[in-house]
Amino acid sequence: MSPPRLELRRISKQYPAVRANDGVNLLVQPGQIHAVLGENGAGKSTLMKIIYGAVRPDEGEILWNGQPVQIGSPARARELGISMVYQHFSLFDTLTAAENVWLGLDQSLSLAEVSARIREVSVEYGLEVDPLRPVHSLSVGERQRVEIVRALLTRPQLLILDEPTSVLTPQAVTKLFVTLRRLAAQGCAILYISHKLDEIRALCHHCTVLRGGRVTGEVDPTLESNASLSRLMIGAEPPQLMHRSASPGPVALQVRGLSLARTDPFGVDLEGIDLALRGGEILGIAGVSGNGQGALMAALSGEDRRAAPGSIRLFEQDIAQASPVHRRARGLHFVPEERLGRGAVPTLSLAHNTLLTRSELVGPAGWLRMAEVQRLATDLISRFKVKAGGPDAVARSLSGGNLQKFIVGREIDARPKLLIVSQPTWGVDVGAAAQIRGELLALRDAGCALLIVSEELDELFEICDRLVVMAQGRLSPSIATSQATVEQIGAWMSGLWDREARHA
Ligand SMILES: Nc1ncnc2c1ncn2[C@@H]1O[C@H](COP(=O)(O)OP(=O)(O)OP(=O)(O)O)[C@@H](O)[C@H]1O
Repeated sequence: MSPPRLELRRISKQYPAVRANDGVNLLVQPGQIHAVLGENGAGKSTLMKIIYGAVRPDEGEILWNGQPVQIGSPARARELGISMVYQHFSLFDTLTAAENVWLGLDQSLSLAEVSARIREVSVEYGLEVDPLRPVHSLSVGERQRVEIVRALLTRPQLLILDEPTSVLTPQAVTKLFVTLRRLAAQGCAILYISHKLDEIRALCHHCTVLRGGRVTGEVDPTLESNASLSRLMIGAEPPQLMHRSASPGPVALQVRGLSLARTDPFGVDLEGIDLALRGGEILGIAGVSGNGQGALMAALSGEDRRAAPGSIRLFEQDIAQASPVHRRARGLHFVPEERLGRGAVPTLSLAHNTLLTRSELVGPAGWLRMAEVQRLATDLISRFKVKAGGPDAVARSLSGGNLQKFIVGREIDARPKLLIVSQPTWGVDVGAAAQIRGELLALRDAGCALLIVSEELDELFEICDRLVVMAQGRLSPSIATSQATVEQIGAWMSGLWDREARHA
């Protein structure tokens, strides 16, 4: 019998505030799709980084195809045939997709050869990527495809995917699964991290559960239910959402005839966007990312201030060209989809990160009320169950899901009158996702207007009162969630609502 592709023996890693991995054993067979499941901060990413040579374990042994190895760097991992798609993107914004891939390939091929290989792999696996596009012009979903193509180009024997579907649409996920099953059938082993229990049950052959850095269970996920996986992972089933019907108040946000030319050649023009959102209701924007959602968010948040006067009104006041600070002062809070970089400054402490959007903590003459800042950060950590060393922990030391909980929590806690959130539960575990959705509903019930952009239709159906679809820079009419079907919203995603409206 051939040896396991990968064997970990008693791997441990201590960080100053936490033992991220504690005596972890793991066996991955060739051709196996192996899930690693665990709540936010359980130690999954740390373990994957150890396998990929990006983090050194303090203790333990790694066997690769039966042989003990030291994986001192990602370059060494790639030499062995290990590829990894990170949870946080590791692409350079100013370079093209091809240049980024080329940089990760140890430069044995020319850039033109790399572009050609990208096209081949994109076609082979149905992952559309234009090698010449600069990364800054790509949506997060498109960036993820670049990362996956980059990993596949090396023809790996072990592919590590850290939450690869968090920003993919259901159709894209289906395509990715076809790709992964084909790779596995060719003998490639796959380590698959996801918080989406349905996916793990549908895709994976085996599942190792981590809790507090230790292995707490190994199961065949096809024999489990979402509830049993959830119990293994967090010791409980996620709480059910209490959903009362909305009682909409006055109009909070009114967008009329908003048209904006794209700012980069690969973007999308916004064309005549109309929408009205009232206090006490949640409006969801569904759609494949890259269809103008980013441009609309930039216009609403004030990052892009080219909107024609009068085209965006907040409580009847024209804010089309107002600064983000001015909008915030009027009650508009915003959670961007990129949590590192835009949502938080990675090198600053959580306490300092609260200051980014909580200017009430800055006193006259710019003095910081540091005691209050610390207290607020501490409160957010406990209210949103953020696993972190404390208010002084730097943002980048948090696990992905924990940082997301902190950023969303910071904006929910600001008592906004209008909250705009992109991908609210990106990367958070089922327990935390239920909590965040519950908090968003509670805000709505307190009269806040919420606009939620998400590629996860299930999530939109769960929390929104009305839905609109964005496609090719245009927005569909809104439909009450109770009257919408997944099929109809899916069809609208390709811009087909006009035809239906004409027939109506
Ligand atoms: N560079 C670091 N410095 C300090 N602590 C760290 C560092 N990297 C990770 N940690 C801590 O180690 C623990 C495990 O983090 P890890 O990212 O492995 O969790 P995870 O299971 O991948 O979580 P998530 O589902 O949120 O991505 C967390 O408590 C985290 O704060």
